[in-house]
This record gives sequence, structure tokens and C-alpha cells, in this order.
Amino acid sequence: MIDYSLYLVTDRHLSLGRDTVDIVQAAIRGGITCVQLREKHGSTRQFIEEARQVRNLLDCLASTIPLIINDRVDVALATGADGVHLGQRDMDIRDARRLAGSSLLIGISVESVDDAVRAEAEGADYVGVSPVFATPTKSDTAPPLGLAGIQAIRAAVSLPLVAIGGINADNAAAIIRAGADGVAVVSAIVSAACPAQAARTLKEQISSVKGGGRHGNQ
Ligand SMILES: Cc1ncc(COP(=O)(O)OP(=O)(O)O)c(N)n1
Ligand SMILES: Cc1ncsc1CCOP(=O)(O)O
Ligand SMILES: [Mg+2]
Repeated sequence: MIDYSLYLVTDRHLSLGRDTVDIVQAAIRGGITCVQLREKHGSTRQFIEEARQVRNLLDCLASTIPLIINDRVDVALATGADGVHLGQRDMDIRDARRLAGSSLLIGISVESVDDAVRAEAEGADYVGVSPVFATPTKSDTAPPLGLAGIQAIRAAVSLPLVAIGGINADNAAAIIRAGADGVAVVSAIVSAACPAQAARTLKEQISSVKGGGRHGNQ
């Protein structure tokens, strides 16, 4: 069972000059339960190098937090990642399964109930409801689905459901109450003055709805 409660998605350009591996390490201290490396601009070699560094960090910490790679099945397979996240315009899940078999978790972005039903039928491991709220972090999104969109998708599929887009400590609890299993955040952690504290605060909000013991991993 994967814990999707607090899912960090990285973005080097929003990290205020700090290293992505350092941000991930701090966020782990704050209690994230899942991490996705999202590199939209660098070279493939840089992406692989960063993924290996994060893999190594997780292994050194004996952490069970899954490492998910955005967009790139090849990078996920080459670096021993646990999964890949694919959007509606990325590689089709059936092609990804041809390459990866069951060796990778596959998360699929869904922008409607129909997308979610199809993702479940095609064997996705989880869906990312995208976007829940408007966000400056990603410009090419579908219209925001809102809390009502989460409720509708929750009613239609039984897959783990991760909400993304404009999520912060003020709205995270409402998203879990609407039926999401977890929240995925970029700027709320990577652009925070203290990523560890930001993760801790988000985790407290999530746990206030889901329950759960201590916050943070240290
Ligand atoms: C958890 C999660 N959900 C949705 C997305 C968005 O994926 P996609 O639509 O392919 O957009 P890009 O992230 O590739 O720009 C995500 N990355 N993670
Ligand atoms: C990657 C992605 N997919 C849908 S919205 C989004 C960006 C979310 O960023 P933020 O958490 O800063 O709003
Ligand atoms: Mg994508």
C-alpha cells in the first residue's frame, strides 16, 4: 500500500536557487510520503543524474517513500525509480506498460471523470486530479475542477486519488474531506522559506482529517 497523503512534486526553477536534492531531503524530514521529480527543461543526462541522487538519498535513509519520475518511462527504468507519472498528452499508459510491465507504478493525470474512469480501466495505479485550483506553476492546464470535481471523481473510481494544483496549508484539509487520498504540491514546499516546516504544516492539516500519528520523519 502506497501512502499518497503528502506528495511532493519538484521544480528546480521555483526552488529559490536551492538544490532539488536538498529540498527533497528537507521535505522528507517534514513528513512527505511520496516524491515526484519533474524536470521540464534540462537535458536527459541531468534528469538521470538528479534521479540517481534522489534514489541514493532514499536508499541511504532506508526510506520507503516512492520515487516517481515525471513524463519519462525511460528515466524511471534507468534509475531504479518506483514509478512514472503520465499526463493526457504523454505516453499512453498501454505503451508505458509495454515498456515497464508491472515494474513501475503508473500515475495518470485526469482532467475529468471520463479520464479517471479510462485510467482505471487501463490499469493506472493512481490518478492525479489536475488541476483542482488555478495555479501559476503550470500554464497549460485544463480548467480547475474544484472540490466538486474531486467528489465526482471519487464517486466514479476506486483508485487512489491525488489532487494537484494551487494546494497549500489553508485548503489541504478541505481537499482530503472532499475524498482525495492525498495532496500533491509544488510551490507550497519548494518555494517555502523552510521546506521542512512547510511539509510539516501540510502534514498536520492532512492528518487532522485522515488521522495519523506523529508528524515528520525526524
Ligand atoms: C500527481 C500529479 N498529478 C498531475 C500532474 C500533471 O501531469 P501532466 O498533466 O503530464 O503535466 P506535467 O506535470 O508533465 O507538466 C503531475 N505532474 N503530478
Ligand atoms: C504539475 C501540475 N499539474 C497540474 S497543476 C500542477 C502544478 C501544481 O503546482 P502548485 O502546487 O505550485 O500549484
Ligand atoms: Mg506530463
